[in-house]
Amino acid sequence: MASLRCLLPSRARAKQAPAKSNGFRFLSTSPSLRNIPTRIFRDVAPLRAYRRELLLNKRTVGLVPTMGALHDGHASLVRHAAAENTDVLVTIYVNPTQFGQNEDLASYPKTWEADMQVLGKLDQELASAGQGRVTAVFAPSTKTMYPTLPPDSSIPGVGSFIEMRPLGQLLEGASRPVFFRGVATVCMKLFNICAPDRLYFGQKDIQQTRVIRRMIKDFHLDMDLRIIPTSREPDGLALSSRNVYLGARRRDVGIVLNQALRMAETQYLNGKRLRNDVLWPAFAHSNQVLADQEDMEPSKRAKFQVDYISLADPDTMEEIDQIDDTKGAILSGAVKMLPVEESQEGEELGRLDVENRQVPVRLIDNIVLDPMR
Ligand SMILES: Nc1ncnc2c1ncn2[C@@H]1O[C@H](COP(=O)(O)OP(=O)(O)OP(=O)(O)O)[C@@H](O)[C@H]1O
Ligand SMILES: CC(C)(CO)[C@@H](O)C(=O)[O-]
Ligand code: BAL
Repeated sequence: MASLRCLLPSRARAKQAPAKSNGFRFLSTSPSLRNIPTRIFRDVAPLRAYRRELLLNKRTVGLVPTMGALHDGHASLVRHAAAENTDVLVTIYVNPTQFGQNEDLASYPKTWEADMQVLGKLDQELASAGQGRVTAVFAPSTKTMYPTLPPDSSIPGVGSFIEMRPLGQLLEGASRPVFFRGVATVCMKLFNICAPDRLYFGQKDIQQTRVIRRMIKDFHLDMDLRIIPTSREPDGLALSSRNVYLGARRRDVGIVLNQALRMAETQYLNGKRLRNDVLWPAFAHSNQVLADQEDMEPSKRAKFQVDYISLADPDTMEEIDQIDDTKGAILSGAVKMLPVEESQEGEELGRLDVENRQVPVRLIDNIVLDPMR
């Protein structure tokens, strides 16, 4: 593990707890605000011992599972967790089994030191507010998470997996066939290891929240799920760890998905209930934006592919023909922002992959249409 000492001001460093003790380390911040260091766990046994101690002391644990590259969306989950638990446990693990073999596992952003700084600052804020604290980070190795066989991302997949069918095969699951199998499997492992009282997941990944909700019900997990609203840029773009790969040109056009969903939402708010009546402006808008881009010079445009725009049942995520006023619905979509053509000298292209190529970026978003009665 990279040393955390370099993250600390020298005064804090002097008061830093021993670098390693019983399989965990400490993330130190300003000593005046902290009396409990955030412990960084790599292994299961010390984390379990720590969890047992919390239980004996009648403390409550809010779990925030992440893949790192932390942004304000993650911070919002942590703040919600701190508002109703004494201890917030953040997990940071880029789970290989949820990435298909042709997906962006290799280029997924890994920003460990920046993440520790984000959590340190956030914890100081929580300390000042007298709320629950980020008392532990669990950042396991892949050998720890997959102790028997190496993680397998192929569709037949050897190993031990959890699956929700057909829920996990729809929408995101149709485009990323191993995605929800990987998510459900790693989450089951994390839940078993961390034994949280409450879980904090972002609405941005709405189908993931439905998969977790189903897992809690079908496997009788003793924990409550909280779904936290999507944090957005001022223009509406949902924050996402992958946004760092967009660059300026694709960033500007990438708002198309949110705009399209908002147009469909307006139809619902104006009384439309039939699928086509709700969705047509969303398709018309995305087609128009794409046509406009295609008419532009290659050196100026940013092309994209719409994967889906969906109107679905709020629990099953199955497509619906008409919205039931007592249930509402979920509007969701995904677009793939393609690498820009003829990039210009000095153009801001976003982060490139290890081979200096632009990464295609999948953007997802959704709007929950609340029941009307
Ligand atoms: N903009 C956001 N607002 C609220 N929660 C979010 C937001 N973005 C991510 N989350 C939530 O944070 C948790 C961890 O997500 P993750 O680490 O995959 O980040 P991410 O930004 O979704 O990354 P990416 O979309 O690039 O995979 C998930 O519960 C996810 O829904
Ligand atoms: C829930 C999760 C941490 C599982 O790897 C991931 O899918 C994510 O970050 O949303
Ligand atoms: N936030 C979802 C994780 C993924 O796209 O792999």
